[in-house]
Amino acid sequence: LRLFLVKNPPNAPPCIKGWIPWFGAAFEFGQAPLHFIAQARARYGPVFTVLVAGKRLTFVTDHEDFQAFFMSKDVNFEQAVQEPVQNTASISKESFFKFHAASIALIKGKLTPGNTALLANHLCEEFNNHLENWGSKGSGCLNNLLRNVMYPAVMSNLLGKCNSPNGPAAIQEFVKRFSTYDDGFEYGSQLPAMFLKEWSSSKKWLLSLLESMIIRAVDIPSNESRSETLLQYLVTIIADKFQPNYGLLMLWASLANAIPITFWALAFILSNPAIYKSAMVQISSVLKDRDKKNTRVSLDDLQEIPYVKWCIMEAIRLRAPGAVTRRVVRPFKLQNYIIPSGDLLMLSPFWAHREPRYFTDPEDFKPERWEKADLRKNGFLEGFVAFGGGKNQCPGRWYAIMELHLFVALILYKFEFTLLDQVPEPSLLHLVGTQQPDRPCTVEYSHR
Ligand code: HEM
Repeated sequence: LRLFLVKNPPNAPPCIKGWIPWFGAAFEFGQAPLHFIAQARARYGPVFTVLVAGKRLTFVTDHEDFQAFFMSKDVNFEQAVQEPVQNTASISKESFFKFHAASIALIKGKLTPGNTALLANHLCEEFNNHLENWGSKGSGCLNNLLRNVMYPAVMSNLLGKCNSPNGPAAIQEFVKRFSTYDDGFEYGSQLPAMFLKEWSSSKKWLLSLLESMIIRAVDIPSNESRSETLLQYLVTIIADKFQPNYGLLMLWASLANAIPITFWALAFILSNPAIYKSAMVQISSVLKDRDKKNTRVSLDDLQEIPYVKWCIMEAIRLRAPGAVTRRVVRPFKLQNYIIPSGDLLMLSPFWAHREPRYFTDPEDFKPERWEKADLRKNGFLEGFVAFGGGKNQCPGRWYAIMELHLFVALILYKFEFTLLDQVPEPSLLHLVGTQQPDRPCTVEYSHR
């Protein structure tokens, strides 16, 4: 790592720039930002600043400082994400500061553990319907197979049946557009649209899709729908022309992190015979004689299948988001440093979960470590920060955990899988969101 320190405000943490002056740290940072964080920490200590493309990113890597990161009034979430939100969803600054807090309060209120439970039966039906389209046997890239089932099912559940892509061609088109948007999300959040043509056109396509979804959602007489959807609630909060734009952000947040985690959870389970066996013992004993086509799985059933939930939590731990961020709005004291206003503060859940003081054998997939967490009472393990923290903690976390627990139990009950490739590595290219696999992973499946 050829880096050098640069001039810095007094008492600020060490500030690093790359060895090629005109690239700055962006060079190495852009190649594999996750590796870069670990190397810089080893060399410069637990708090350091990286100068990338004129921006100061200050990393906070000690668990002891996480409470301050999440709770301090000297740092702010909205100030950190406003610009990326403007670039990725074209929401004006004024609209964002006016409606962001209310829209998040709404999502949080609609996705409490209790309200999430009301969505579970319908979600299970949707998963069944889409999984049945796989036929009795076949093969394919696991990530694609999952996207084709989970995207439309979750959209039907959160945005309404009329707003879920209908039929194989529509699903395929949506998966293609959404994947392009998601893959470029991080670069799109930083760069002007003219550098990212394909990405911009997917974004436009998605925005016009959301526009027509909102028209449909508003048109449905309330007695025709199961109950109001999250999208219908959201449009009542946003009183300006950016309704589809907030809709797109919500859609992205609900699909982008959870579905790669399903991939990892299944890949870890299937590649590990002892773990696969333990999961199947619980699944089969609880679901034993259920219909294999339209398999009903209730939340009470899931309570009796805790091992699968541990697998989900362990997959989230190991493939957690590369970074969460806050803006320093007043000089922020941390350890012996004063971090200047304007810095972007970064905390990496991915690396935090590799701290052996909190997670022994941190690189190993060990579902049993979750036995200690009080998951029934919605407690996590100490040191687990995959959903962020403080008042901006992920409002979709209870939904995500229910969705993944339900899906993995269901798919393993209905189908038998064989992995034809080795489990991929995480790509380490992205800081935003959970990790993506670095190559395809082919599986063969047959309906039980
Ligand atoms: C395993 C799956 C998921 C992970 C790991 C995850 C993680 C996160 C993280 C780290 C944040 C930022 C928190 C912070 O800065 O403190 C976040 C924000 C958010 N998440 Fe999730 N999330 C997941 C699933 C979901 C789902 C399923 C939904 C919706 C149904 C959702 C909706 C949101 C929203 C709307 C925000 C923005 C909050 C704000 O603007 O204040 N997430 N998520």
